[in-house]
Amino acid sequence: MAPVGSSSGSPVRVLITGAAGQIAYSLIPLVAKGEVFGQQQEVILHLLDIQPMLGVLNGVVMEISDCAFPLLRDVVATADVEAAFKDIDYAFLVGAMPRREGMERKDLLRANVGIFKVQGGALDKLAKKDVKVLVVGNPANTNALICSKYAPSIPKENITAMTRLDQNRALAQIADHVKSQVQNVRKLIIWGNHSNTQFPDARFVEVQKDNSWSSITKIQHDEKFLKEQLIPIVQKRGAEVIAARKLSSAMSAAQAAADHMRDWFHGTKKDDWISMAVVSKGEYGVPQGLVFSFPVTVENRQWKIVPDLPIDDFAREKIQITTKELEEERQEAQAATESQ
Ligand SMILES: NC(=O)C1=CN([C@@H]2O[C@H](COP(=O)(O)OP(=O)(O)OC[C@H]3O[C@@H](n4cnc5c(N)ncnc54)[C@H](O)[C@@H]3O)[C@@H](O)[C@H]2O)C=CC1
Ligand SMILES: O=C([O-])CC(=O)C(=O)O
Repeated sequence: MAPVGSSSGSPVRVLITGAAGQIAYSLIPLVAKGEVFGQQQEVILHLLDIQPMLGVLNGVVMEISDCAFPLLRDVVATADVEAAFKDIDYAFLVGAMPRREGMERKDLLRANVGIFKVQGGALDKLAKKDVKVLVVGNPANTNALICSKYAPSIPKENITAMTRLDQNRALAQIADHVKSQVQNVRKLIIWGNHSNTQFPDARFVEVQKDNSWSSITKIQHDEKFLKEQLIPIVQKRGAEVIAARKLSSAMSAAQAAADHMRDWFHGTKKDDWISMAVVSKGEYGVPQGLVFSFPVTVENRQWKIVPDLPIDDFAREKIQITTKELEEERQEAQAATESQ
């Protein structure tokens, strides 16, 4: 495999499922180049796809070798779930059917939830007990909930789902609107489901100008943009990309997956937060056990939900809508997995 680079400590084993697919094609180099676990951390990639895709996966493995990534210690490319999940430290669960034009993400539930039942069982049996998992495959929140249900020996806090793409989309839209750059915008929240009921909440957003941060409400008096335009743009962005590409987002999804795991590994920036879909313990009135996107800070690889943010009537209504959808998905997913 690729040459061994100079690094400290032992390599981490990182599983990427759906490894022959389009998101993985953009994600693998980010992980292998040190963009997620840092420039000092060697990695061993575990790449899982299904048997009929092994030929394609073999081509991906050839390209990985040809990239000569210095931090890449080894590659395990397989269709065998046991080999893929053995002793892993981190998992990107990407492998699942993507939606096509005209579908909602929850339409994938029946097709995909069985994958996450099996992979939850594999995590339980084979992964390190402190494995950290990011579910990307849609419907991501509910797939993560099912995965966790079938992995009872893995802490529920360690199984998360991705709403970072929605966060990145919203930050980019706001930066564009205020004629700045994304690094000058912070504290956007995605509440709820990675679906068109999510609530991109810009009430606490701060914008940096001349080295000082101030509330967006001081800079941007256009409440119409924040309340009426930004929310549907972000809610529908995935569908818009599908309509244009005839394929769902991949480059941006891979970047968001890398951002999520990097911040979980290295921690969040001072005076900022990120959105991660994590298990609810009843915070902000969200029913226990739902995998719900909240604002979180991360320290020592533990996330913590930002407490005590004021919830006004507008926000409460939006949070209730996305909560209701997640409760319905939970019911449907539980019925589907029990009958499988
Ligand atoms: N949470 C998020 O923000 C986003 C989620 N997604 C979702 O990510 C998933 C993957 O998307 P793409 O990479 O574009 O799809 P893709 O179709 O290009 O690749 C999926 C890969 O998963 C493989 N796969 C299917 N069943 C598997 C299993 N049981 N084990 C391992 N691999 C398996 C397929 O063979 C295929 O190679 C989709 O469900 C998509 O909707 C996509 C974009 C953003
Ligand atoms: O929209 C889709 O189906 C893919 C996805 O999750 C996104 O782009 O956010």
